[in-house]
Amino acid sequence: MDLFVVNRHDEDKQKDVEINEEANIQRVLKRIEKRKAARSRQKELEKKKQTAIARTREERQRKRERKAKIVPIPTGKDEFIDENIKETTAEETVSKDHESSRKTKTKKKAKLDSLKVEGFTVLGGESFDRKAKVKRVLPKWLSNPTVISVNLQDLRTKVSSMKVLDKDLRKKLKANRVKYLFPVQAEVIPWLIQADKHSNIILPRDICVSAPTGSGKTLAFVLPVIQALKAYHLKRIRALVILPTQDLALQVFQTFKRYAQGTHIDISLITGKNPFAMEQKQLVSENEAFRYLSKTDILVCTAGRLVDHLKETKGFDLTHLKYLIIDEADRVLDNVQNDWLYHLERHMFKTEQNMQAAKILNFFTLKNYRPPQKLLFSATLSQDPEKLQKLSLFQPKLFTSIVETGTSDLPISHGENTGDTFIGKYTTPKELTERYIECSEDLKPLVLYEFIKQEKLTKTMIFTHSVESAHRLAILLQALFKNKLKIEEVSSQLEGNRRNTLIGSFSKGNIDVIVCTDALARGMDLIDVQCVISYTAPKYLKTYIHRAGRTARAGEQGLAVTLLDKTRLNKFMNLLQQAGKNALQEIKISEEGLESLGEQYREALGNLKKAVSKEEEESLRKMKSAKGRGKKRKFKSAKTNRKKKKIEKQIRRLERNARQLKPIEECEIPLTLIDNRKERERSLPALSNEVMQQRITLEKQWAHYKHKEHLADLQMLDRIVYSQQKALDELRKESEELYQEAIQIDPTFLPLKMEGPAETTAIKDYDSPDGVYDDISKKWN
Ligand SMILES: Nc1ncnc2c1ncn2[C@@H]1O[C@H](COP(=O)(O)OP(=O)(O)OP(=O)(O)O)[C@@H](O)[C@H]1O
Repeated sequence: MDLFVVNRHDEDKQKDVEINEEANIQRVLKRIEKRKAARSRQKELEKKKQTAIARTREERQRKRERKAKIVPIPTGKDEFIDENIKETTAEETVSKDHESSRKTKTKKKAKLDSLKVEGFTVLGGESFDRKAKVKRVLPKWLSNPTVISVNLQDLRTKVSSMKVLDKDLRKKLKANRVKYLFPVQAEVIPWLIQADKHSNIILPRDICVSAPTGSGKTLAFVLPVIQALKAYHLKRIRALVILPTQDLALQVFQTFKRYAQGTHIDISLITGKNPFAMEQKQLVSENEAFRYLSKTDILVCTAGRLVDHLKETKGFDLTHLKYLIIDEADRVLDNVQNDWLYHLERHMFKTEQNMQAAKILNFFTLKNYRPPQKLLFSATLSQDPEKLQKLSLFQPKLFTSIVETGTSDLPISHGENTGDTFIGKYTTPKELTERYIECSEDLKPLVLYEFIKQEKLTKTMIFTHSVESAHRLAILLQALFKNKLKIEEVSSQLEGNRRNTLIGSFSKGNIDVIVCTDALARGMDLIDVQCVISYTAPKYLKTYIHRAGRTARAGEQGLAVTLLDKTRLNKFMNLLQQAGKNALQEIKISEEGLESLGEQYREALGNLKKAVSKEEEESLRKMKSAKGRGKKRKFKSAKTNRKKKKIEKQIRRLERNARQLKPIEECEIPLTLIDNRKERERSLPALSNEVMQQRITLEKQWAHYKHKEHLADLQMLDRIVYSQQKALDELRKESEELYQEAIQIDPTFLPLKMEGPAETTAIKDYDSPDGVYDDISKKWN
């Protein structure tokens, strides 16, 4: 059956793919031809139209002139209607309809009002009254934030004048070529340092920071955390930073490392990139006196891996946490996977009492337990109070930037807000230029190629919706550009190291274009990205903001371009309106340029086809070999199972037999007490210790009296014991062989317990008076 499936896949699918690819090429080429023809047809049509319009105008003019000569005789209303008036516009008709429907509604309302009895409402009656709109009221802290400027061109806060920051940090900032603080840093850093200073008297408020991409949010929490932790010398995890992806966690870890260099502060990274045991060793050490000791002060992690350590790592202690930082907070909060928040809270608070204390803060609860200060950062922070409430924020404070387009619907307010709008919703950097290109789906690759060529773009990121499409687009562009540009694909399919190498090369400028998915859209700080192209239009505003945010970072200029087909245009513009953006300007790509690319495109498609079919063959081959292995394994395991069952059956039989050999202990009647020989034989299996004792007595009696009867009894007894012992030995041997066979198949197979006559020592030690029993005793030896 499997083979059948594989064969069918081989032939049919291959044919289908070939036909499809060929059909695609033909379709695109035909489309180009069609467009050419359509354009010339359109030109002709327009000419005709122009002449027709001119003719009608002349006609009308003539009519008017004729009418002016004739004096009309008023016979009825209609005759007064002028030719022009007759052509009632559609608008007028609509307004008339509207008017009449309004009148009917008023009539109906009057009728209903007449039916109304004072103090009663007619149930089921139609009411035309407008329902009062429910007014959305945001909590005061969300509607009245501290506003942060988005202007990175006119920086006013000099690092040297920021005296709240300690000297060492100011020095490090200068060493990293940071002379002025960005607005978000200038607002948040002093606030956090101040809050820490008074934290013994007043519990610091939690903060939420919403500022554009590339505005320097990372340093806004890295610097105050390092400064605060310098005061602690006992090693405990005091700051926990949670990020949504491994790449981002690594980036934040590196920033912490850079600014904590030369201090006693240790920072660890746990994201699942390294083996679990290795991460455990980084976190905790075991010690006889203190049992578990923390090895880190700041822990940077992803939510999923954090939960793993909360569950598995002994001595992993978060009860001394001073800061809980959630970067890209909206994304991390959306991640309900692993229920990370529940596990984290249970771990942080240790007891239910503490958990309650963290929620109801008062003088008494604070004496025992101090919850960590929570710092939330994002460029697209949730404005949903319910979502934020999940974190049980303590008297939260919002820092946010505002839309400064001037044409935005959103209010720009520095003072009291009316309370129904979140004023800082989704802002983008001022330096970002946004454009769109309209083109049909099948011409997209050519338009993209032409655009990159036309603008001479380098350091460009192209976003697609899936790993597969990123892969194909990268191959196609490589084929189109040949060696003129270095184009690479970066996706989650690549191994961690290869991904990092490619990202590094791109940052250094060794790669011109990377084609990627939204995995790289958030938070990645790639230096000097010139242009971001959304090859597939983003579905959500947040996705667009983060994609576009890979360029125009840290005050640099940047361009974000979205390729749209006609059907998506309106939807996309509506999305942008949510962020208070006006309709974007269009970049026109001349189609004449595209027409000359027909041959080149055909060739590139051919290359793509070859590359894809080669990959498919490769994966099919791998699949086949894996299947073959699977089959063999399956076959082997079926065979093994059968054998195992057979062995088990045999073992059960052996066990049954062994049980029938009744242990000697079970014998109830001493053999010698049974006079009748036949009777004694019937009781053959019934042997016991008592029998053995009896045997010893018999033996002594025989030795003493030399009575024949005693010897006969003794012989009989020994024969029984011997036969039983022999049978049991055989069973044991057989079962041992079976056992050896069984553990070859299943190593977990338990050894059998073959129990039989236990007490054979007396007989073994028995020295037969006349050598009659020598054979027997030899057997037992
Ligand atoms: N004061 C500053 N002066 C110059 N460069 C700065 C300053 N602060 C930060 N930067 C640089 O700006 C870049 C963007 O900073 P960062 O990654 O912190 O932005 P972000 O706001 O977190 O962006 P995103 O929302 O995309 O994650 C980084 O390369 C950083 O080194």
